Amino acid sequence: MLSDLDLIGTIEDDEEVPEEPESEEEDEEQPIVLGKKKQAKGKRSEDFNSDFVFAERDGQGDDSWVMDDVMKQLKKRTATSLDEKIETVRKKRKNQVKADKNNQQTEKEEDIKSEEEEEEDEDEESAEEFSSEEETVLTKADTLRVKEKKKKKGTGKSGFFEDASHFDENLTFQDMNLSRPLLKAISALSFTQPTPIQKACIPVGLLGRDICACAATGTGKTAAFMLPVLERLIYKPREAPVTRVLVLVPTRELGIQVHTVAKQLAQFTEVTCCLAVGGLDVKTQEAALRAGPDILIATPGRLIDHLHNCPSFSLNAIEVLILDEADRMLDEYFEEQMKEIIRLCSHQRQTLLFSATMSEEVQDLAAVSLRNPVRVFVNSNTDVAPFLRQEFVRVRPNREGDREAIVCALLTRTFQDHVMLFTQTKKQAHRMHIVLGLMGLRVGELHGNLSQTQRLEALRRFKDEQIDILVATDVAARGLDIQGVKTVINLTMPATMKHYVHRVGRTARAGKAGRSVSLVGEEERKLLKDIVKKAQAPVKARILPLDVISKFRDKIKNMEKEVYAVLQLEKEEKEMQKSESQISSAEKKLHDGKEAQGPERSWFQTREERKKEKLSHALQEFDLALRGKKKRKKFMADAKKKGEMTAEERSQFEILKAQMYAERVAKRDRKPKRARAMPEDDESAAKASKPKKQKKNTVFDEELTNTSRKALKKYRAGPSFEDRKRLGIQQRRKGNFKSKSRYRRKSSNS
Ligand SMILES: Nc1ncnc2c1ncn2[C@@H]1O[C@H](COP(=O)(O)OP(=O)(O)OP(=O)(O)O)[C@@H](O)[C@H]1O
Repeated sequence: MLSDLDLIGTIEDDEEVPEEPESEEEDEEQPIVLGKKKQAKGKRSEDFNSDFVFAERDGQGDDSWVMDDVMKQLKKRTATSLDEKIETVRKKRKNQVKADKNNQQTEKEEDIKSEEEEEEDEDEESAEEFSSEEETVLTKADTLRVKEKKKKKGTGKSGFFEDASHFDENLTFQDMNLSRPLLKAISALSFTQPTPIQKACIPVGLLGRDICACAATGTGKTAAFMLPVLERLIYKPREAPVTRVLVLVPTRELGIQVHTVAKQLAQFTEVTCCLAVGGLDVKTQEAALRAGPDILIATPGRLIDHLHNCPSFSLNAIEVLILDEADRMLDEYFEEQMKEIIRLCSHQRQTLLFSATMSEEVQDLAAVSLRNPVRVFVNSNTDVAPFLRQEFVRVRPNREGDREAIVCALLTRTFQDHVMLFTQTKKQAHRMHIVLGLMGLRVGELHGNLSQTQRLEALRRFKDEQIDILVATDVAARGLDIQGVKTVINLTMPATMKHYVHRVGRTARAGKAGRSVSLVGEEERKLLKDIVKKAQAPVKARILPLDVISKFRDKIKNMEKEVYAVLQLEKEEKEMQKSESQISSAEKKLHDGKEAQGPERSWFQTREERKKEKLSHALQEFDLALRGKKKRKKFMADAKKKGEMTAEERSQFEILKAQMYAERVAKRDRKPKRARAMPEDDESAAKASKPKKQKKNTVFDEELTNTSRKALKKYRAGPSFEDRKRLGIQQRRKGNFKSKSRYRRKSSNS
């Protein structure tokens, strides 16, 4: 039956569940292969040169997190942290339980146990209750059948990129003609051998060629672009204090990380680096930019802000432009900003474009913004890290509400530390932080609803092992290199394969092993099939005993009041802070007078334009998701009416969000491709010969000037059905029938 449904095979409920080994020893068991026969061990590392070894990284030590100056720029923390609030609520619960126990004990006249003992009992309760059984990693062949499609030979892309994906396997850093200070830094970082992407890219980068590169997550892309750039800066020292290299990154955290790597690699040189990302102090950054640092690492938004507000700073002298995680920057709302930046950069530049995943759009961007680029695809577009073990937990159709319980079971029983848990929404990430915190786990959260201080603080605590679990949205999925992440858990499957690759890429980095566990419901099966199809190593199915899930489900249910209490505490604190800040800003206005405040900062779009752009993106996304899908509309309306969602609705909402995004991406992919600015491209040549298109009319122009029959009819038709309903106009205008048959029906009725 499973094969008919194309599901991951799992042991049936009524079947005997095999004895469980400890999770670490699972490898000794026969692995369950999803859709593929188990491959020989040697084969899996084929595309990751089997001889390649990642060295010990003691050279990097603790100072890889060189964030002191970054943290200095941040504002003070809020009054009480979420963890303190969770602790307050937990303490209340403990006292309550203690009081209840004491009462029972006096009633039954039992011996009174010591307080210490009681506390221990309380803390260990969950462990004792749930540790007896272990979840299962399947030990029989799985039935998911993936129809093997014939691989298309030659993607066509190679037609316009010179390909340099093959590299000299024996190349060493010493063979690359790098300067002494760089070789010294490389050995200080304990990099003994270049990784495949470094072997392929560094020689090409040193030639000054444009590169479009793709390699799996955690394989050292940062050094692959940074080393040739540094070599160029050393070889050709600057004549004036100007910025010569610009690295664009999609997220603030990634910016901080790239900045750290750049500083480490440049530590024995004179090269200077500067970081300009959102959330950090603008004035400090402006001062640093005025000094003309050699390398600038920036997020698009903050960079544009500086370009418009810091008169002495420009991109005229940029010799190398690097677009890291370029596909992410084209997603979301970065597209216009990125194009603006590329336009402002000097035309005589070298451009390097890097990502672990490439989209059609990126290749289009490469075609128009890179000159005779060399294509370096060490891994295919959707390859996961070479030493990643991928696992999936099936969520049964009527058990969507169990997701939180499954995750809690996994985190309390099997994967207890160095775990990143990904959610689709910020709200869910926050909730999971509270739920897991109330269960006594050491958790932090990372998403866009937090201040920059809170985001960095969460990362720091995770890195310093002060917390075991980091709950995050996709903001943490890209590029973050957090050492020692053992497991990535997906509460729901991400929107696209690309997002999946990046999320699971937070583990199994730099040649280390890692594991991903993703919860897959009915609606997410398609993505699972794709993952299984693309997987190089066996993919496994994990099942949890049903009674364990139900125990955790009850536990969460009983905890809802406490979750609410924590949220309430937060709300109260927020309101207090709001009124306090209102008072202080009123006071400040009274003292300083309005003129004391500096002029408003300008931006390449007006505030209104930016708002409109965001809104239209959001509307498009929503529109698309709802089109022909009444079910979703109803769901959204129901969820709103009820106010608070149930566990089932919460997970449905998460999946819905992912689907909406995936549909938007799919729609964009279906759009006709842009003309490629390559000389050999016939299509673009034909287009170039066409007369230039006139400036596009605005909607306003169109409405006033369009005299076609259809348009006139449209504007004559009066209010829409929705508006009629809203305004209480029940009747359609007489004679306005959609079809003849309807007219006939109407007249025969009357
Ligand atoms: N030659 C090398 N030898 C040993 N370790 C290396 C080498 N090059 C890079 N590393 C280490 O590998 C890790 C991953 O590097 P990096 O963050 O550049 O990967 P990435 O390919 O950019 O990943 P992502 O796609 O997730 O951004 C880092 O911790 C880095 O220090």
